[in-house]
Amino acid sequence: MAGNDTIFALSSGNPPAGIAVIRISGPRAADVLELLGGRIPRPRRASVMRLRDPADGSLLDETLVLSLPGPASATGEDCAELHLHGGRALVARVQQVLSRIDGLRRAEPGEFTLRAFRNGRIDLAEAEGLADLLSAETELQLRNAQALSEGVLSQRVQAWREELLGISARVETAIDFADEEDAGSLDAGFAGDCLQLAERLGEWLDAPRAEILREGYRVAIGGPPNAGKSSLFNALIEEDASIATPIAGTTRDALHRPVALGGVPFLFVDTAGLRDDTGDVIEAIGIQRAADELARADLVLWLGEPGQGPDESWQIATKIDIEPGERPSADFRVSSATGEGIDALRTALVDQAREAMPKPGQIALHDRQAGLIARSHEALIDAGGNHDLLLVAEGLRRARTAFDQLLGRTGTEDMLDALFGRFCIGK
Ligand SMILES: Nc1nc2c(ncn2[C@@H]2O[C@H](COP(=O)(O)OP(=O)(O)OP(=O)(O)O)[C@@H](O)[C@H]2O)c(=O)[nH]1
Ligand SMILES: [K+]
Ligand SMILES: [Mg+2]
Repeated sequence: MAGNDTIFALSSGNPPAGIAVIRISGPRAADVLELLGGRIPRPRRASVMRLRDPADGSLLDETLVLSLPGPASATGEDCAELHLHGGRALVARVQQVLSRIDGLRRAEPGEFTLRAFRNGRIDLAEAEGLADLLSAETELQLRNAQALSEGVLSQRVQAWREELLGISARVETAIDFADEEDAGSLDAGFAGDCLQLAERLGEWLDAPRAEILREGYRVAIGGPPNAGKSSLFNALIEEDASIATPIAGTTRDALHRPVALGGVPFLFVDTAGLRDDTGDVIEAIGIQRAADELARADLVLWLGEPGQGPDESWQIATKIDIEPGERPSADFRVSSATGEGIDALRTALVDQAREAMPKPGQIALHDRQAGLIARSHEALIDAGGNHDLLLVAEGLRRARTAFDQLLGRTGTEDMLDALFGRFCIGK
């Protein structure tokens, strides 16, 4: 991703659509408007312009355009937007014309946001929230993503960082006053201030992680062949996704379906029936996968003999329409054929999953963010418990480095590709 090119991309959804927005960012953004429209419109005002192909003067579109000079733009660079009519041929043609202009090229996925980050328009924690925002499909995901992308965490970290600088200054002063006879000492309240700050960091580590929000609460369905696992899977997700037949060993591979229930993200997993005596190589692999899935799930719905499922699984009696007396001690009694009991099971699943999700007011941190807060937390506790001034200063420095990494001010190059690769083209 070369930094000085002017980049462009279709930032709205795939055509055909009512409008197609092409965003342009970089030093030639204003030139593009002049080349195509004959003038640079007033900044930040919607103007209508006739855009022409500079090669032959032919009309491209009569359209709304915006000139958004940097640094007060989304990327921090000069930007422009073309709000074209959203037809496929038109959008393709305008992009072709743009790519022929010197210094212009198509943007990579996430490149606009990467530039915003590089130019200090957003920090790394906000960029992570923005990536979540674009992929949010449920209310819970949306709420968390908005909090992160609006900088709720970043502002908190900045405030902690300020406080930390104040604490560090006290150590530096003590070090300055130390001499050969006197090792120097810290003021009485010092340790308490370190521990108090650590405690406030610790509160943020209590919330569940953003990964469970992103991936969903994993519910795996397990049990012996023909127990009715795939039928239950289909009934729960209300889609005929998994093949269910009277032949034992129908399901081979594990099947995953993300679904939102009651505003909570779930990942349902159907698995191969567990049995010891299969002579089928493919089925044997499926059984291994099934065991892995059951071990990995947040919750297992167990359709086999009571007590033989994984710990903490829910015992389900299914096929109650034809086997009403089976498994009298089951937690739930359902029929995938008639739908009886399915709603009650679904409601219980939503209640259970909600417990694992962030509560209102809590913010789910990414593993990366939580790891760095944990590092600061630990360094502050170390500093608060130490009397050697140089070691205290070192602990506080570690805490500050972790804050800086959290905000992307330092030491984060290696994770940028992974993060910005999560964005779509045009963002
Ligand atoms: N009447 C009735 N039949 C059911 C019910 N659930 C499943 N079945 C039938 O039981 C048979 C096995 O169902 P599946 O859903 O394929 O069972 P499975 O556990 O996924 O089987 P494998 O993938 O082979 O391990 C099929 O013929 C289903 O139609 C139910 O609630 N009521
Ligand atoms: K089956
Ligand atoms: Mg099956």
